[in-house]
Order: sequence, then C-alpha cells, then structure tokens
Amino acid sequence: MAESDGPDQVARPAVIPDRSMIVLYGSEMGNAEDIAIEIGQLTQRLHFQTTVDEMDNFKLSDLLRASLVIFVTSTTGQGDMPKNTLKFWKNLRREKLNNTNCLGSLRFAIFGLGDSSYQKFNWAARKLQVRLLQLGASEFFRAGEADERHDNGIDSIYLPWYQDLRAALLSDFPLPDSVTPIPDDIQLPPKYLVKLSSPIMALPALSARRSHVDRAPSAEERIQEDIERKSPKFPGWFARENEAWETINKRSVDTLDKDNILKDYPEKYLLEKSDDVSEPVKPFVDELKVPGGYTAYLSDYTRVTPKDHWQDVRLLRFEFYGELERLKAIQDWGGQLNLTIYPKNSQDDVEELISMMGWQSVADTPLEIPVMPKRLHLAGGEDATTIRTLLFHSLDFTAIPKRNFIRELAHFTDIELEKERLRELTDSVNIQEYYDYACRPRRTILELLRDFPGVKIPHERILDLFQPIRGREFSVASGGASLRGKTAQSDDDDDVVDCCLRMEILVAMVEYKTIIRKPRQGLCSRYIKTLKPGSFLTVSVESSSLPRLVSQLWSRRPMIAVATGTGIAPIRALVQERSNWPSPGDTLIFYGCRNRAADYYFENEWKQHSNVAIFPAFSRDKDQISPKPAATTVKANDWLTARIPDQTFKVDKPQYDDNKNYVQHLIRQKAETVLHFLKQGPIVCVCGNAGRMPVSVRNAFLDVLVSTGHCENKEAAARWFDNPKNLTFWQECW
Ligand SMILES: Cc1cc2nc3c(=O)[nH]c(=O)nc-3n(C[C@H](O)[C@H](O)[C@H](O)COP(=O)(O)O)c2cc1C
Repeated sequence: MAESDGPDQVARPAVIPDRSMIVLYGSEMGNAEDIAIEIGQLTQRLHFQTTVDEMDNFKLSDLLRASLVIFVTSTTGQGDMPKNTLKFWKNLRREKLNNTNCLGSLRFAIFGLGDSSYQKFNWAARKLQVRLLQLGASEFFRAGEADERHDNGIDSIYLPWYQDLRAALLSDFPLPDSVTPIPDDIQLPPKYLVKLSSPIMALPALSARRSHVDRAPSAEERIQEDIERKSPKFPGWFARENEAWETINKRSVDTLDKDNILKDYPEKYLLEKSDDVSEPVKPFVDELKVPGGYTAYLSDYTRVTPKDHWQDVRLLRFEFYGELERLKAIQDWGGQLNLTIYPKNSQDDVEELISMMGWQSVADTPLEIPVMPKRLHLAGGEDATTIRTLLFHSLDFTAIPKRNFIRELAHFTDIELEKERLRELTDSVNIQEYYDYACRPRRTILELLRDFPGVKIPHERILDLFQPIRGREFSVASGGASLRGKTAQSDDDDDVVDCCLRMEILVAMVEYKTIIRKPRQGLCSRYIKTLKPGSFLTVSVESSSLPRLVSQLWSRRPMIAVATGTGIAPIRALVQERSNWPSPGDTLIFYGCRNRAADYYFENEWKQHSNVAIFPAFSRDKDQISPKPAATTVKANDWLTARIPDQTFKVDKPQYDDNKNYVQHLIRQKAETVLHFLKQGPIVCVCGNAGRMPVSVRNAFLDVLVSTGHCENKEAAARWFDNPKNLTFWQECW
C-alpha cells in the first residue's frame, strides 16, 4: 500500500519485492534526460522502486540488481553516443564480454531520440540495443525512436510509446490486489528539497548588485499582459482565442516551431528593432562555479551584420590567461572546439518570480542543499546560496515549461479551475493541448506562472521544480594562429601578460515574435547582448564532435565544406587551423547565405588562403544564380581556374528548391570540380541549419556522382558516399 504523508498528499511507492526499475539516460542538451525523468515518475506511480541516472554513473553489474532497466538516449555527432554515456558504452563494448551472456538476466526497454536529417538516425539507441541483445539481455517492451523532424517533434512518437509502456507494465507486471497506482493528483516525494539554514541570517539582497541582463517589460507589454490575464476564459486559454488562431496559415504555424524559423520567414516574426529588447548595463564579473570552467575575458564584440539587417549576428572574441597546462590541452584540439556560455536571468524577472511566489521574506536567507542536482552551477560558495542567487545565476525559468513541470504545478494551487486546466494541458493522450499552449508560442515558465496566479510553489521545492540553466554551446570560429601566440599585454609594456590563446565565436541573436506576437529573446541572446568588451565570464571549452581533422596528415587532405549561416564558424576554424600546417590541402567551400551585403561572413578573409575557393549561394540576391568562385590567388589549381561548364541535371528536386539559389544547386553546378575532390579522399563537412539542408546537400553529392558517370545510379552513389574509405564525413547541424 502506498504510504501517504498526510496533508501534503505525498505518496511513496509501496515496497513490493522484485519490483525495481532503473532508468538510465544519455543526453547532450536535456531532451533524453527530461524523458527519463518522466518515465521514472511513471514507474514510481506504478510502485517500482525507481532510480533515474546518467548511464555513466552505472556499472554493468549494477544493472542486474533491478528487475527492469529502461534506457533513454539521444544520438549526437555522426551517430555517436552522448558524452555522459561514453564510460558506460566503453565498458559494454569490451571484447572479453563477447559470448559470455553476461547480461542474460537483464530485461530492458530502450527509447531513442534522433533527427532524421542525420544519416545515422537514432544510431546511439540502435547500437546500444544491439549490444545489449548480444550480451544476452532481452527486451520486455518494444523500442521507440523519436524524430525531431516530426510535426510535433519528439512527442509524436514518445507519447504513444509512453502510454503503451504504462499499459504493458501494468499488464505484464501486475500489482498485488491491495495496491493501486499512485494517481496523478498525489505528489511523489521530492528529490531535491532545500532548507533555510537560519531564518534570521538573511544575506544582503543581491538586488544591491544589479544584473547586466535587466530589462523590465515595457508599459505596453504590461498593459497587454494585464488584459490577457483578466480574460474570462480559463487560465491559459486566451492564448488560442486572442491569436486569431484560425487565420494563421498552417504552414507558418508549423514552421514556427523549428529553430531555424528566422532563417526561413524572418519578415513575419521580426522585431521592429532588435535594440528594443534589452539594453546593455555595466560589465560584471561572473563568479559561477563550473567544473572545468575558465574565466574568459571578452576582448571584442562586433556586430557583423549591417544595422538595418533583420538579424543581429555578433563576433565575440575571448582571451584566456594563465593555467598554461590546461590551455595547452585546448590548443591541441586546434580549431575543433565548442565554447559554452552560461547565461543568467534578468534581475527584473527574478524579482517578479519571487513576488509572484510570495518568497520575499525568505529570498535572501542562506540555504542548505542536502542533495545537489547534477549540472547545477552555483555562484559563490554553497553557504552564500539563497533563493535569489539561485534564481539569478542557476535556475531556468524562462525555458518552455516541460509537461512534468506543468503537471507538478497542479499540486500548488487551491483554485480548482487552475488544477483542472493544468492537468488538461499535460494529459499525455492529448498532445495538441500542451503543444499549442506551450511549444508553438514558445511560452516561458514565467509567463505560464502569470497565467496561473493561484500557483504558489513552496520555496523548499525550488530545486525540485526548476531545472538548472544549461550552458549554450557555440562552435569556435577561429583556429591556427589565434589559438596560439601571445595575444595581449597589460597596459604596462614590461608586464607581458601570460595570455595563451584567443578564441572567437559567431553568435546569431535569437529574437523573434511568435504567434502570440510578443517579442521573444533567447535567454542566452539576451545575456550576450548585455555583455560589453571588458567583461569577464565563466565559460567552458571542449573538443567538438568532429573526428580529429587537424594534424599534419589531415591538414593535407582536400576538404569540401558546405555551410549555411553561422555554420560557417567551424569551417573558418578548420581553414585557419589547417593553414597553420605546411601544405594544407585544397579546400572548396559552398556557403549559403541570404545576401552578399548582409550575411556573407568573413568575405574578405577567404582571400588570404591560397588553397581555398569559396562559392557563395546568395538565396536572396537575384543576380547570383550562377556565381563565379570567390577564390583567390590560387596556386595553379586546374580544378579552380579551369572554366567548368555548368551542368544541367535531371534530378528530382523538391518544390521548395524551385527558382532558389541554395548550396545544393551550386554543388550540382560544379559537379566536375566536386568529383575531382571526391576522388581524392576528401574530408566533407556540412554545418548549419538542420532540417532540409543536410538532406538536400547529400542528394546533391549523390547526383554529382551519378551525373558525372562515377556511379551507375543513386543507390550505388549512396554506397560510395557512405563508405569511409572514400571520404571522411562530418556534419554539425542544429
Ligand atoms: C551536433 C548534433 C549532432 C546530432 N547527430 C545526430 C545523429 O547522428 N543522428 C540522429 O538521429 N540525431 C542526431 N542529432 C539529433 C539529436 O539526437 C536530437 O536533437 C535529440 O533530441 C537531442 O537530445 P538530447 O538533448 O537529449 O541530447 C544531433 C544533434 C546535434 C545537435
């Protein structure tokens, strides 16, 4: 029988022999982790003693202790396992385990998250499944594979799978007669409770130190929000009513959900002036404690798109000082790096949340945190942590609320109408309700809480309810010399500062209006926009998912790079890094952007590399349908200087391609050149927008192989292209 904790209505799973579950996840950006947490809650409600954790925290022998194990993993890189599974995966693949049937008693299920625009769709889950089966484990429930490209994203596959899993668990592992599942209106025990360490020991309010990411909503926004809040409809319903839902055509609504919406239809969602979203305040020293983090000095911060261009893209330069040994490790990776920035919330949002929740009297009291959530980065010492510092530095309340979060809120309101609406929104049989309310308009947690004023989250549950802010990763846009020589000096010339490296990133600010016509700005864009040269901030730097492409040997290999938008950043890093080695290989770049004048990033730099030819595809410049290579003083490169006749191919082109000038068209037009490269065992990189681009680019390569007679037909071309003996392929799309 479930044990209830009295008035709070908290119930623990009943202790039933041989009824335990381990849910293990592998996740890069949290999607798989969210799903694992949700599955863990489900199995607790079905009275399984449940543990949810990262795969890397588990040994193989630990797996055999549970009755059942569910694996949830995304795929990253080129069909690779996420970072937090690598140890576990290495263990699992040990040769000495072959033919041992060592997992013979393991019963498991697996759910994969992937994106079908990647060639190796859901490979991590598939590889894991195959290996577990090889080692004797058996599946107690069918595997699921979610695809981010689906209309309703991951949920389209996940929610029906979740429903079926629940049914299967109940029927195949029935509960004793006296026990029933814990209903959704009863809370499960919290995992991360915080305590006020001493109610009288309030620290000085952080508000004394104003954030540099402040911006109060404008008067009009406040009035508009007030009107919406007073809507007589159920809370949260106005979203649909006020938006003249029916008048919004289907296509634009669907595409709104995609990250690259701005690239496709910016004119519809554009803010009048990007400057109206936030204003920079004074620089600020960040003191976030990130394991393995570096303090980086922001030495330059330049807008690289014209002021009148719809998108604000900035080149940020960071300098790193001291800690020579650690910095050397970064240098060794050349240009193949990702830099992570940890954004913060705005002070005004923090104040608003504190006041909405009624936390004013406890906001500045130091907290005791008995169990520290993973990935939580605190500012200052643990003993200086308060609700206010957590909200400012560490917890994400401007993300789109997850279903789990909304479901939990129903416990924290006394208003029946609110409870009912919150439950409706998270009913897993009704995907659309949640999607329309939360995902399509990209409503934030803060906005949701405004819609449900009866919700008062107990301050003890703050870490249990809100997720830690995740750092945002950017591909490093520089390599070679900028990652090496001494780059800075202090004011005093004699005093040479021990500066080892400099790194640049190219950041497209995420600003848009959604169907609810409110300006939106990504948490990180908002934060970055308020930075100024001279700021210090905590960042981390890691090698990217690329196979190691720079060394003397690799740098000699020819390279074909295809990039769109800010996807040119890692390509620039590779080009710079390769140029650091003697005789770098010839490099062909197909670069897709909108206008030569607006977003042809680094146009003048390519000329400095005699081994590089770049073919830009300007999708909005009408006179650019058949561009000449923007290449440079090339050493007698036949492939480049020769006039290569444009090819006309009979190919099955999708409609959206018509009359457009995209990278895939250029690849086909330059078929002979491309083939010349392909025959030399090149590195082929594709970076930029996920979705149609990578698929279209792949098709273009296959067309090249067929139309030039190198392969007989498309199937043979696909086999040739996918054979690692012929080329090294790398894709990084988002
Ligand atoms: C850099 C990168 C590489 C990816 N590579 C693949 C891939 O090879 N195959 C695939 O099916 N999905 C791939 N994906 C898609 C992710 O698996 C998908 O976005 C998933 O929802 C991420 O979940 P997570 O946040 O738990 O990592 C990739 C995504 C990124 C950003």
